[in-house]
Amino acid sequence: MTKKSIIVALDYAKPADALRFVDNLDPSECRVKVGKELFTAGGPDLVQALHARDFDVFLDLKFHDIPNTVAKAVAAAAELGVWMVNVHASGGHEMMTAAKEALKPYGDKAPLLIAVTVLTSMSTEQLRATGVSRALPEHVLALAKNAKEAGLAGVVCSAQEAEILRAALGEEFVLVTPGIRPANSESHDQKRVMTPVQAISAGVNYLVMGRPIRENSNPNQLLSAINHEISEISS
Ligand SMILES: O=C(O)c1cc(=O)[nH]c(=O)n1[C@@H]1O[C@H](COP(=O)(O)O)[C@@H](O)[C@H]1O
Repeated sequence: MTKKSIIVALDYAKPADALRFVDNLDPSECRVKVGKELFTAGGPDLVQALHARDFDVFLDLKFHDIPNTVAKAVAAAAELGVWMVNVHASGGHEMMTAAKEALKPYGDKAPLLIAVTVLTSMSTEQLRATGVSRALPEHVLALAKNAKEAGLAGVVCSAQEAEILRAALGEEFVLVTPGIRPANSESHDQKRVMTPVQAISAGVNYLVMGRPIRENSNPNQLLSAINHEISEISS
């Protein structure tokens, strides 16, 4: 099991609020994720401020564009020194290969490059409405196989698909799963959810958690408790 497997989603509108929140978090207990809202507001300065506080940053901008544009965007993320960056697997093989190639000059310092499969907010019915007729887990698996063939390190998926992907794609393939909810907590808009222990047991490497941590009155205590639970099952 990977150490520091919780990635806290910093879904804030204002950089100052994000920094106030992380100033109460321990960077040895978690990594952080900067998504579209916060990056649009805070840009590279905010990422640098998080690096200065010793946080590993997952830049979650889910790039999806023509190959050349995505390659340039991924290289810009590497210049920022982020730990992880993502693209949409539905952008196709050529787009993912171009992104992978763009990271070659960065060698060991390149961010982990992963691909989003099917968003955790999507249900089978919603997927079908987009024109995809195969079953949701089958579609996730096909997208994840494409990502692996393009040389990507792993995928973002729901923990509910983790066992299938782990079995099909091997031990080294990185599985990052949002839609993680501690037992008895609210699902919000997430449709395909699991608890941290269930997800790790299913073979997940990194758990993305936003609202359950941000809205908790003692985020550090909750992080320690989850890390403890996870270490118990993985030891
Ligand atoms: O790529 C992501 O991080 C992501 C993919 C996905 O399929 N589902 C998903 O919820 N996310 C992100 O994970 C975070 C989940 O936040 P909470 O639902 O508040 O725990 C949000 O920042 C989402 O943008």
